[in-house]
Amino acid sequence: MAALNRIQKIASHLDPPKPFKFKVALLGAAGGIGQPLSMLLKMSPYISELSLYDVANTPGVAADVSHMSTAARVKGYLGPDQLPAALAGSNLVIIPAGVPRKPGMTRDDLFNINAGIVRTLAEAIAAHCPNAWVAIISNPVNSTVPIAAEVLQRAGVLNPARLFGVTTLDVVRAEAFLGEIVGADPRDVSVPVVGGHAGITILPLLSQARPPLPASVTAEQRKALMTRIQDAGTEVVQAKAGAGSATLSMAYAAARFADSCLRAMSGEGPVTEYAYVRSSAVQGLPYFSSPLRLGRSGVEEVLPLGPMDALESENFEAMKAELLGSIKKGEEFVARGPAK
Ligand SMILES: NC(=O)c1ccc[n+]([C@@H]2O[C@H](COP(=O)([O-])OP(=O)(O)OC[C@H]3O[C@@H](n4cnc5c(N)ncnc54)[C@H](O)[C@@H]3O)[C@@H](O)[C@H]2O)c1
Ligand SMILES: O=C(O)C[C@H](O)C(=O)O
Repeated sequence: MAALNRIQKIASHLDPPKPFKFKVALLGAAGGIGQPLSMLLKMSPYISELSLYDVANTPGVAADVSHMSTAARVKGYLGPDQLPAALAGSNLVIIPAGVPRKPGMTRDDLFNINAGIVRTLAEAIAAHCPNAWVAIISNPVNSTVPIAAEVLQRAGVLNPARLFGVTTLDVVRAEAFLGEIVGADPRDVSVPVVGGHAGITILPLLSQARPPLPASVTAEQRKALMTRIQDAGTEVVQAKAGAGSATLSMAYAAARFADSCLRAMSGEGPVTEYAYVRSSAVQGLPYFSSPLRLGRSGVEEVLPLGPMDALESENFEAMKAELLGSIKKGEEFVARGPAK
């Protein structure tokens, strides 16, 4: 332990702690994603206050995480009556609240339950932290982000530069899978993944991968890799056999996305990150996951998608109708209003 303390002291001089200045609220903090994500966020040098909210079990999670010897102050909030306090003053709100898939389900099968959850949470954000950056993990992301946008718009507080669908896990998976194929450290691999976050709406741009795929990789292998990235969520759902969907890799991806947001928020940018946002990147699609330049105020620029090869162009065209349908489903859900 003494050796570890010595290392920590040396490290702290090498990299002096950042001024702790951001409040982050995690809604769904006691869930399969929420618990490991709470732990990872507690380790962030950018967070002064970590607000853990759920409708069940948050006192225990908050007590546990608060014992980590890192700087962020942790507070647990339980149930709707405590949601305003959980949100007040938040700079970043991360939402994994909602139910996950079971085998045989699509992400869209979660809509009837999760749409209402996201709508209610978005209403609270509009009321209690309207200037916060909002990062939505809850599926179906292709629809839940438009839901949140419509709610925030109706409240007169929508800032599209600060509303994100978290698609980072698709990028993380592409890096891991390509790293396996080329025998590289995945931390040295980059693969743009754009579009949405469901099946064929997930579009890995392997032709832009770094390092490039070796020439020895056949067209069939490229197609198989693209399909594996698109279906990776289902791969985990099936492997968990009814115990849910990706949680640990999602917590890792969400913590990476949160770090990008907080670095940009603190002025350390510009930061490049991929996320599903409201944009005009693709004609006819009001939301799309693109490379983004993030700065203090949120998205400062939606960056170009870059060139696509024939396979990617074909998939790009094939995904548009499904993605637009999911977007409209979310928008119409808010327009219809709560069930009478
Ligand atoms: N965007 C992605 O890449 C990605 C990856 C994995 C999972 N997901 C999605 O994330 C969501 C959560 O997955 P999970 O595995 O953590 O599920 P989970 O069931 O383990 O946890 C969900 C948590 O949300 C809480 N919750 C439910 N209703 C709530 C409300 N009204 N307010 C606050 N909290 C509420 C539950 O109490 C629970 O703690 C699912 O919709 C899943 O599909 C998205
Ligand atoms: O696949 C799921 O249902 C969860 C998530 O969207 C994922 O990609 O792992």
